[in-house]
Amino acid sequence: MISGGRPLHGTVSISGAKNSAIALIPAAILAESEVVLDNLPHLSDVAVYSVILEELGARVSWEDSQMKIDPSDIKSIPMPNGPVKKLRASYYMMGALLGRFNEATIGLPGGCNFEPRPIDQHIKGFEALGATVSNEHGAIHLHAKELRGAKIYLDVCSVGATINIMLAATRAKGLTIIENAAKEPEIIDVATLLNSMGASIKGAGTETIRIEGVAKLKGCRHSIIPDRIQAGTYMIAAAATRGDVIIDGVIPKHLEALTAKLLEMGVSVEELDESIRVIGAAKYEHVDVKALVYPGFPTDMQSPMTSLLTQADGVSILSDFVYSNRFKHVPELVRMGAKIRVEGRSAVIEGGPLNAAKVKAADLRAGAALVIAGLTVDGGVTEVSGVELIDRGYDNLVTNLRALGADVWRQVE
Ligand SMILES: CC(=O)N[C@H]1[C@@H](OP(=O)(O)OP(=O)(O)OC[C@H]2O[C@@H](n3ccc(=O)[nH]c3=O)[C@H](O)[C@@H]2O)O[C@H](CO)[C@@H](O)[C@@H]1O
Ligand SMILES: C=C(OP(=O)(O)O)C(=O)O
Repeated sequence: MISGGRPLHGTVSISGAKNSAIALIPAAILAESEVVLDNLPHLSDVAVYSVILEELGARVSWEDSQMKIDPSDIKSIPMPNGPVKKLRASYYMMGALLGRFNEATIGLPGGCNFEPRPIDQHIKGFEALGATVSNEHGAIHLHAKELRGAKIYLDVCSVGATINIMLAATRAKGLTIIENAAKEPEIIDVATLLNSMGASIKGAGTETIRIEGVAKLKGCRHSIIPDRIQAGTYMIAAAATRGDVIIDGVIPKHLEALTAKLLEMGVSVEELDESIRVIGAAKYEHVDVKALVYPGFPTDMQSPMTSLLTQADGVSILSDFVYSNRFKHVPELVRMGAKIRVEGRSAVIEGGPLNAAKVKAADLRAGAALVIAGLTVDGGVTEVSGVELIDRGYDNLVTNLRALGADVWRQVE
């Protein structure tokens, strides 16, 4: 529930990144001793992942923002159903179990299904490494006598496929080269963890990643990078409410595409070493935004950005070149009085005030977009349902917004 119309003021600290955490946790099962992850975010996806690992026989303890994973007794048991169906990133169990046991059976992933999200490039990579892959009643079964390094060209620049192939290849025999690899910061984070475990991975963060297989991996300690999508969401919320917020504990370089768009709109953005200050203005210029792979504007910030662009003068065009149909937030924003129409892979947004309404989050970032929209509304209470989807990716969203002065609460805790 949101009683909006109050500018956000103060400082918010950003937790570790969801899209790193849910790749680093499965990566830990490749080790033969304890892996300690620091700066872990409190998210439902992370909680689900700890259950998956426990079901496989790992010892997992999670206190505050630290998770300890001892995978010494882990086994590759088939997981066709259950928790793997609850999140998208359960596909990393395929690469991790294949890398450790040459075998895995994992149900097709869940997560935010704003449109069909194929995993053909993951499968292509596993097959190139020597695995046979079959789909048995909705679960993917992978098996290899031995994994061997290979050269793999990704037809689409996929974050998940890049990381999954890295996971499977770290213990394969010989050299694996991934061409047209995705370059997101979370990929570098996973490579950093794997290298600390004893892997030999070079080029993460560029379009060519080289992985020289090693026989064994050991435990280590690793601190997760800050969540650039949570950070960006608070930047957008600060601008949308015309507030003044310091977003602390971030890597400003990871947010450059958003910062550039905010500056173009007339928002004041100051980059410091590990924080960003966003100061809103009374009027904003319309801008065009294209969501692209990193270092382009992130698709995961596209929905929150739609809400901000309803506050700009004139017509903005926001196109998503990663997911052509990621617009489930649009009909809900229209319910709040927004003038938006979807044309192909673009939303055409005409600025204007929003009204309070009852709306439903269809996915994680659509939920964040609706919360931001509600924060801009002066008068009435906006009710957002489906908030459990927001818990997938925002650590303490309500508490943080309240600390920034927002009048936001959860009806059922
Ligand atoms: C857990 C996680 O990290 N999720 C992120 C990851 O999702 P995810 O890893 O699933 O997204 P990808 O980078 O793989 O998808 C990018 C594009 O490639 C297509 N594709 C992908 C794989 C494949 O085998 N075949 C194929 O056609 C997808 O449909 C999409 O159009 O990156 C997305 C794009 O930045 C983000 O929105 C998600 O938050
Ligand atoms: C789409 C997202 O997540 P996932 O890939 O985990 O569904 C997201 O974080 O916006």
